[in-house]
Amino acid sequence: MMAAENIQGAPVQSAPRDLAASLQAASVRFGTFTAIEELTLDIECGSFYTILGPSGCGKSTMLRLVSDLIPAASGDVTIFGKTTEQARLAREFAFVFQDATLLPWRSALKNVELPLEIGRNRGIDIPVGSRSPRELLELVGLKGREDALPHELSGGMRQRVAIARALVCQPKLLLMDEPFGALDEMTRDRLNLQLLDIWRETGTTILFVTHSIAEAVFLGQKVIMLKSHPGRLREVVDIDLPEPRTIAQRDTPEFNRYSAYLRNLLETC
Ligand SMILES: Nc1ncnc2c1ncn2[C@@H]1O[C@H](COP(=O)(O)OP(=O)(O)OP(=O)(O)O)[C@@H](O)[C@H]1O
Repeated sequence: MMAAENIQGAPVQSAPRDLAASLQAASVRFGTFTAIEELTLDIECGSFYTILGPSGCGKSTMLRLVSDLIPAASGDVTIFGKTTEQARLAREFAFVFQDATLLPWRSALKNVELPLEIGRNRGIDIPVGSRSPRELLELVGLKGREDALPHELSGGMRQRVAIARALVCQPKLLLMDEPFGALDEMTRDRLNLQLLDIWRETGTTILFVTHSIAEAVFLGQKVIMLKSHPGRLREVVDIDLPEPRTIAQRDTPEFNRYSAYLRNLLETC
């Protein structure tokens, strides 16, 4: 690749960007089965990454590895330069699952407050967020529904509560495992747009697993394509679409070119 040049024509050294996560030849094994083999990948701070790959290739396993839910059998994983355990204890990241996993007897607000309560009860020093739980509910469009119980909310609303809860400790890294997979297309579109707003506003790095090529292209600045048997990195594809993204972009030739490229890539994974 050619070095960039400044206006006088002198070469410019581009500064290495800070890393939110770094995986160096990281492998995950379940017994004798290798789910992920020697995955090497740098995640730049502040970027939105989507993760695609065939079913069973290790997308969820990769997020669980990064979030210290499972250990690496070999290799190394660091989060903001810390071990995954140190990063977990420092509340550097938060997880949003496909199922909102709210406590059914607690209101929306009380669910969002839960991580703060747990932290206080354990005597953990929680980073003070710039937004209160109430403000976070407003950020995800649920102002006025603070007292609603989970069963009184729609699936999309419950997922938004889960996102507000994930943001309450001001994580620098948000790990999202198919958070909108169970929602209808219109709700998913709306939440995609809201998530992009939140990402821009908070500057959080996001790793987002999806099965949808359209969602991966729409949300991602970069798409991580994994391949299976065993799970390995196939390619990281830069998505160079104009910002901010709009739903109308999905009908553009550029968008379709990225989708077609990823579809072909997926077929070889
Ligand atoms: N706890 C476990 N014990 C044994 N094998 C596991 C375990 N968790 C995951 N696996 C295996 O590891 C592989 C990767 O699973 P993972 O859930 O990460 O795939 P995925 O890419 O997220 O799949 P999908 O797209 O279907 O959700 C699969 O073959 C799965 O069966």
